[in-house]
Amino acid sequence: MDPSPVKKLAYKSNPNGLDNQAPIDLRNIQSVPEAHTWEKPEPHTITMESIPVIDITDPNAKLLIGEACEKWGAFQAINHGIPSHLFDKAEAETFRLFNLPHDHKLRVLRGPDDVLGYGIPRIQRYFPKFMWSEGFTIEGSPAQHASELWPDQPHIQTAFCTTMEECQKEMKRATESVMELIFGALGLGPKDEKWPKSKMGDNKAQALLALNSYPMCPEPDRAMGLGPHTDTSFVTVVHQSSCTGLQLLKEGVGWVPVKPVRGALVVNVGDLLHILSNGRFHSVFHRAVVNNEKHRVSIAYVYGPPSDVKIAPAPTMIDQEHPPLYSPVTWNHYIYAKSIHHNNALEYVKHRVQ
Ligand SMILES: C=C1C[C@]23C[C@H]1CC[C@H]2[C@@]12CCC[C@@](C)(C(=O)O1)[C@H]2[C@@H]3C(=O)O
Ligand SMILES: O=C(O)CCC(=O)C(=O)O
Ligand SMILES: [Fe+2]
Repeated sequence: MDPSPVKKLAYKSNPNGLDNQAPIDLRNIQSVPEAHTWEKPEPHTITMESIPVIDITDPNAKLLIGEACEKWGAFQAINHGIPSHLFDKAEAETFRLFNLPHDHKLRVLRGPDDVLGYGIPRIQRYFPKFMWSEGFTIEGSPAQHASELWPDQPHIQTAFCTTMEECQKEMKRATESVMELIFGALGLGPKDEKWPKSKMGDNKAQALLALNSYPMCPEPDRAMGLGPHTDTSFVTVVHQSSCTGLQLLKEGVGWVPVKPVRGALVVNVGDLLHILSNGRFHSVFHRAVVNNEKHRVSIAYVYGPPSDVKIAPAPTMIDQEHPPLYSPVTWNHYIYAKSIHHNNALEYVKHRVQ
């Protein structure tokens, strides 16, 4: 098999020395260490507002999704067809992994330029303080890593791999249905020559399964699970389980918690979809906060184009009043730009009239 294009995604390494460091063992810590202390993160906002919950089989789904992506940059998808027992299983396997002794997890630590395996969040490099989280990234079969994590337990290796592969297969199917509705909302149809999917081919989208773990924190107000960021993908589809923690930044409102809805998948608009929609869909700032009651995990499916396909504002989004806001950019190049320009990366790919 070809080496994965995802593994080749470009990063500029180590500008502040905070990436490529092994997570510390966050369990059984009595107080938040200095390097993990965030200065009073703003509290979430008490509001009745919340991102819409959309039945993706509803005849109006395309319309509702378009509105949600404009207004919020996120929504919760229900009726996506993934049985909840699969997420129960995937969550149990995720806990099994993160509950391993710390030194076992370090056996599958990501290298400085690796995307797959165990480590601190990729976006750690944008922040001055460490986050209260650890992650494990999968693409396809995690068999190699599973054999290092559970060397003498083939049954566990099999259970872990089967579940994670099944989870990717189902997430791919559900995400592609959602993407079809999103493309529809942008006026892009299957017959449209310029639809990126036609360039992407049928199965060439790139996707990763990212398992996120936020251990219980003795002083949750002084720590941050995942700092405020936008995703670089088209969409990131998150299963956040019954434990809250995910919050979205709503302009003029503040940090709004995403209520857990059993079985729902949170769909976050990423930067590349913002570019494709010529700025119409909002790539939403979000973060994950921690708590002192429960170890929280989430399962995110990061979905985007092949790393070398140029993404540009869709022709359907451009007219006299709406000139193209961005120049064509590949996922790979965009990630590289983001590792240098951080949250100004979109500004950096702005279209400039020659
Ligand atoms: C292809 C991608 C997309 C990445 C970076 C790279 C590999 C892992 C992805 C995530 C997964 C976890 C959250 C995130 C914010 C992170 O830190 O790593 C994501 C990030 C992004 O959406 O930019
Ligand atoms: O844990 C969460 O709910 C958020 C995860 C997230 O933002 C991501 O994986 O990009
Ligand atoms: Fe995210």
